[in-house]
Amino acid sequence: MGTGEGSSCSCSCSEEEERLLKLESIRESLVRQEDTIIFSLIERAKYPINSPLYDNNHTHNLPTNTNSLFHFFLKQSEHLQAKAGRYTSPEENAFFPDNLPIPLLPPLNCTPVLHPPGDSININDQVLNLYLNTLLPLIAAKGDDGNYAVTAASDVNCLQALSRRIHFGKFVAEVKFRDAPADYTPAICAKDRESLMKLLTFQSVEEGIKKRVEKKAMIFGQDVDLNENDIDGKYKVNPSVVSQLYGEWVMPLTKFVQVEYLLRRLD
Ligand SMILES: O=C(O)C(=O)C[C@]1(C(=O)O)C=C[C@@H](O)C=C1
Repeated sequence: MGTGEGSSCSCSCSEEEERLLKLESIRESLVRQEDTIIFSLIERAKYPINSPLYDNNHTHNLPTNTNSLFHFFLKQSEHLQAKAGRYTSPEENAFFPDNLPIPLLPPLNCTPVLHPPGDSININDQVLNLYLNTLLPLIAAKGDDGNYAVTAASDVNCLQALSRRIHFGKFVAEVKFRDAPADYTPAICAKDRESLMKLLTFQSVEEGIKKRVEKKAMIFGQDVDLNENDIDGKYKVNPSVVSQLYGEWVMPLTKFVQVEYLLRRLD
């Protein structure tokens, strides 16, 4: 399992395993993923909403059974990335997991870290719905500049970064379970979601994350002017929206994934 963002969490190759199956390492990866999420939101905010891209009653010349140009773009992107092996990693969850092509490359020969019944959890329907209907109107200005391809490409980056982060809950849950199986087992056996949620929640960690992502959004999203010492207080993405994103959606969904994973942990 990897701690850095570029490294694969799909498997832990030999002696790395012990070190990497640590809550601290997982949290470091979550911190690094904040950068990717915030930069991807900043990129998306360059374009207006461009609502025809998401219009299911489009007039675009799309294949039949395709909802919107964005739907088509995302599905085709996943198709291509599946061929390059993206979804062989349990860190990656497709938005359209059915009928993906088989990878062109052979799989890596590593020991899987996740417990198989939990590995298949996929809540990307919720992630997509949240992104399109709630987050996008908060980060993109109203309007239509016709730049649908670049807009869709930056949407895909945002969605993949958010999906990866939220589904990382599987790894967090696995590590927490391995660290304290006796704490989690009774609640798992009783299918007691509320107790599991209490066990895995660290309120002070969550408060720190909300503050940090807000600060990162301020630092990453300001204009850098060589002649000015003061920043003008304008940010490319509203820092409080980023904090809200984490507090209301990213962390709750990550915890939802953790609970779902733990409920399958003894299957
Ligand atoms: O760091 C943890 O312990 C996690 O479970 C991750 C996470 C998060 O999503 O960032 C979720 C729940 C905790 O309350 C704190 C943080």
